[in-house]
Amino acid sequence: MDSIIEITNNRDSDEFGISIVATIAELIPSCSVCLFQYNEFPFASYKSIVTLSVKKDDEGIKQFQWNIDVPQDTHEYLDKNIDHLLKLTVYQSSQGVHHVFIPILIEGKIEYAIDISSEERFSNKLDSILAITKVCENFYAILAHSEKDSLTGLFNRRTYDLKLNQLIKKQYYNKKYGESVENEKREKGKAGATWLAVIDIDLFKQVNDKFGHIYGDEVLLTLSQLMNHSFRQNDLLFRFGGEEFVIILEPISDNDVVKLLESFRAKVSQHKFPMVGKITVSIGFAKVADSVHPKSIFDNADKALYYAKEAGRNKVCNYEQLVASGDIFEHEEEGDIELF
Ligand SMILES: Nc1nc2c(ncn2[C@@H]2O[C@H](COP(=O)(O)OP(=O)(O)OP(=O)(O)O)[C@@H](O)[C@H]2O)c(=O)[nH]1
Repeated sequence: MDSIIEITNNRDSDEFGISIVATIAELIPSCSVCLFQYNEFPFASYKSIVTLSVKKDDEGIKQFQWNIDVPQDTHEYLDKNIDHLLKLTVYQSSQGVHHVFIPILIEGKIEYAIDISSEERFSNKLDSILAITKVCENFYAILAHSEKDSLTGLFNRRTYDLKLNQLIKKQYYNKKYGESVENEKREKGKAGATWLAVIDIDLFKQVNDKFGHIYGDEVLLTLSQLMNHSFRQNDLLFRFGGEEFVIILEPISDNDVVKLLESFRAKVSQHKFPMVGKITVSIGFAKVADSVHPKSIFDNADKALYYAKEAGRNKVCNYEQLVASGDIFEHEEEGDIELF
């Protein structure tokens, strides 16, 4: 009961996922628990969100290890059965490891999944595990309503503040306390900075005026789908309000971020939107640095967006570059930065 109270106290899907995984791991003496997010685009796949391994040491005390690699046999099973994993499945891998795979459905659609594996049988715990995943299903549905924009399914404005603060906090602590982000990036083959981009549809008022709000909404929906297709799984996509969208881009180099955003701009300008035909977007982007106040990061990208609009629209502009070239003035920080 305490666990249920604790897990439902979370107001963020990432923290909630961690609580669920920890609660399940408490039930089984020795196991690995992996929580996945299911993605339909650009192809069906499971992305691991949280992993935890529990083993008893020589004195019988449970040792917890977070962020382990997803076990190879789990990967193999998911890859092989990607299209058939709609209900709870108990399976044993070729290495003899016992698994249970539990899909988590929201409004009938698979959104998350949990895979639990152990060298020992744990079928006597299945009822408790199922009860927890039922809570999980209901609670994820509630969180989805509060975190997502109802028209596009992207994260909403409220979630933006939370996610950006979490990201800046993580960058700050990584930098301050050893476990350097650089090492992490090097390991994962990533390099470069995190970026924030603001995307705004050009002359959207004309679309509404000419075709009506229904077709205007259709443009917003199609644009969000193009965003889902164009950016990477870990990039965070938000509908910020009206016809304005925000993307927080995972670490990527200065050159690559320009290429990525330019290619998105071009893709939108070539797309044929139902009834409306062609539209364009303007994009402003800026670096997410822990020395810059979260509010200023958005303002910086927004300044670059404003510049793109003034320069004729259908353009991608970088705040830092515009400051360096003297085309816009640097944003003045309002007092000290007090993040946490
Ligand atoms: N269909 C639809 N329209 C919306 C929504 N939210 C905001 N809008 C419309 O978006 C339009 C925004 O217009 P403006 O801010 O004048 O900007 P614009 O016409 O896009 O021009 P520029 O940004 O300067 O290129 C307004 O007509 C709003 O009514 C929505 O949820 N659905």
